[in-house]
Order: sequence, then structure tokens, then C-alpha cells
Amino acid sequence: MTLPRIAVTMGDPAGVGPELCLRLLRDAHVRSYCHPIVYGDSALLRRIADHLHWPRPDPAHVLDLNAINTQSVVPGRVMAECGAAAYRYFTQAIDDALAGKVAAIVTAPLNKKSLHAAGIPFPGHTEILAARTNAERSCMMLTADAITCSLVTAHVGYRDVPQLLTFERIVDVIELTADAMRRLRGRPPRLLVCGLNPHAGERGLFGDREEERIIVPAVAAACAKPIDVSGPLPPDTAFLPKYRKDCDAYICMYHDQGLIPLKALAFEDAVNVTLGLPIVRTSVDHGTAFDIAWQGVADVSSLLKAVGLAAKLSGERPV
Ligand SMILES: NC(=O)C1=CN([C@@H]2O[C@H](COP(=O)(O)OP(=O)(O)OC[C@H]3O[C@@H](n4cnc5c(N)ncnc54)[C@H](O)[C@@H]3O)[C@@H](O)[C@H]2O)C=CC1
Ligand SMILES: NCC(=O)COP(=O)(O)O
Repeated sequence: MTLPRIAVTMGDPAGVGPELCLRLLRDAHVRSYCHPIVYGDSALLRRIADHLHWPRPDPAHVLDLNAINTQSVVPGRVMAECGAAAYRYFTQAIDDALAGKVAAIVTAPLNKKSLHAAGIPFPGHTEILAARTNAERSCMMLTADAITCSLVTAHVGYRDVPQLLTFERIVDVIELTADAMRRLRGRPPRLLVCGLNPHAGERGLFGDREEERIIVPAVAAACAKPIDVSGPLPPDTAFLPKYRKDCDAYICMYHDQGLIPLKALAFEDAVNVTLGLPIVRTSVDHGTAFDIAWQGVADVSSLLKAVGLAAKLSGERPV
């Protein structure tokens, strides 16, 4: 039987991505259902394997893009060369996925400061994907058994959030999330939408009536589709256990509104999925963890979950 090929991008060479890829390649369960291929630098993987006294990776599972001078990499350091290399691994993987050469992409973390230092005009993977695949609409969703959150806005400063909240964008994120969760759960999902302001604005007492003007009409439009969605809920109580137990996914207005509860509840297990693309892309939920890079102590759970979900979403593994 031919196993599906899954591109696993190595992420920032100075972060925990390379050692997590080394761990992943040694995982017998992963290799039982897919053929992972690390898009990265062979010499760097060998350098870290030797440093940690781990086995070197099987060349059959590495696509050597030779994007960086391995000896120049300092673990835990922001380096433009590392940002450029991480971008190179990722764009090659996107192009290969669009060409049907791999069934899905899974990304190890890149460092946004290094990416920026390299002059790449995107904050992160999600925005690169949307541009390179010409996706009309897409969004970031992080999912775990305990909690799932989709983000209406993501890598922007707080002061920009209110202007970015539109009726259309909120309806899009609700629809993309409902489609994804229907697929994952095998039934129509229940979604909850968070308000933007404290106490969901308390009828205009806080904020600029974003709830009444934008969020309430968007929820009503999504209900009419019909999607089982309600809100906006006051964000401070939306994540109480009594709401979580009946909620398949939350629609959150900004990055930390969703990612604080998600990481508090499920840091080891959560997977980042980009919805709305013509290709499947999943990722770890964590960053480059420069404080522990190349020490061999980084937890590989999120990467293993990300590969499992990518295989599932690409139809190569039963849901
Ligand atoms: N998918 C991606 O490419 C992501 C990239 N990032 C980027 O990563 C960089 C660093 O971000 P931070 O905010 O410092 O978050 P971080 O997730 O890298 O680190 C936060 C804390 O979690 C710990 N940690 C992270 N991953 C771990 C793992 N696998 N095992 C054990 N402990 C782990 C770190 O040691 C640190 O104490 C930033 O440039 C950020 O933008 C952040 C999130 C996702
Ligand atoms: N906090 C999530 C995150 O930063 C992931 O971003 P991306 O690189 O997957 O777009």
C-alpha cells in the first residue's frame, strides 16, 4: 500500500522545529499511516541529531532544500537567515501541495521576528497561505478535544481589531468553522460567538456598539443558513464549563480571546488548522520556544496531533 506523503516544514532552524521533526520521523505510529517528508535542511537536522546523541534522520524522509549555512545557526537567536530559510521550506511545501505532490502540509513553528527580519511581508503562515493559494476567504482555527476556537482577526494589534470586524468576515468565519467541524464531528456542530467588548458591550455601554451593529446581524444571517450558532456571549463567561460542554467551536473576535482559553486548557493537544484553502494545512499550536531550543526537551504532542489531523482532513485516514 502506498502511504500518503505529508510535507512537514521544519520551521525556524534556531527553534524547536528541527528537533520535533527528528522525533516525528522516529514515531512508528505516524509512519504506519503516512510518509512524512521534512522540508528543511539535512545538514542542520544531522547537526542537531549529533548534538543530542539521537539517530540521524532517514534521507528518504527529508527534502533537503539547502536553504541555510547550517554552521551559522545559533539556537534561540532571531536571525534573518533563519526567517528566509523557514519561508523557503514553507513556500516549497505549498507549491508541492498545490501541484498534488503531497497530500497535506504540516508546519513546525517559524519565528515571526526572524521572518520579518528576512523582509517577508507576511506576519505568519496563515497569511502566506492565503496569498499564495489565492484563497478568497480563510481563517485560523485551533482545535483540541477540550475546546476549539476560530479567529475573526489574528495577527494584528488590538487597536486595529474593531475596524476589521465586518458582517461579511464574521459570517465567513462562522461558515468555514461550521463546515470544518461538521467534517470532524460527523454531525452539524454547535457554535458560540463571543462579543468584542466587556460584557458583550452591555448594550452600548462599552465600545462602539460592535455587538449590535455587526455581530448580532452576522449571527442572525448564519442562523438563517441554517447553522446552529448563537451569541454574542460576554467573553469572560463564554468559556465556563457549562457553555463549553455543548459547544463544538467558539468564534472569537481576536487572537488572545480564543488562544488564552485554548492554551490554558489544551496546550499539549491543540492543532492549528487553516480553513478555506484549496490544500490541507495544519500546524502545532506553539511557537519556536527559543528558550528550550536544541535541548531535546520540547514536547512533540502537538506536532503528532497536527500530522494526524492533516492525514484525516486530506481523506487519507478515517475520520
Ligand atoms: N505555528 C507557528 O509557526 C507559531 C509561531 N509562533 C511564533 O513563535 C515565536 C515564539 O513565540 P512565544 O510567544 O514565545 O511562544 P512559544 O510557544 O514559542 O513559547 C511559549 C512557552 O511555551 C513553551 N513551549 C512552547 N512550545 C513547547 C513545546 N513543544 N514543548 C515544551 N514547551 C514549549 C516555551 O518554552 C515557552 O515557555 C514567535 O515569533 C511567535 O510568533 C507562535 C505560535 C505559533
Ligand atoms: N498563535 C498562532 C500563531 O501565531 C500561528 O500563526 P501561523 O504562523 O500559523 O499563521
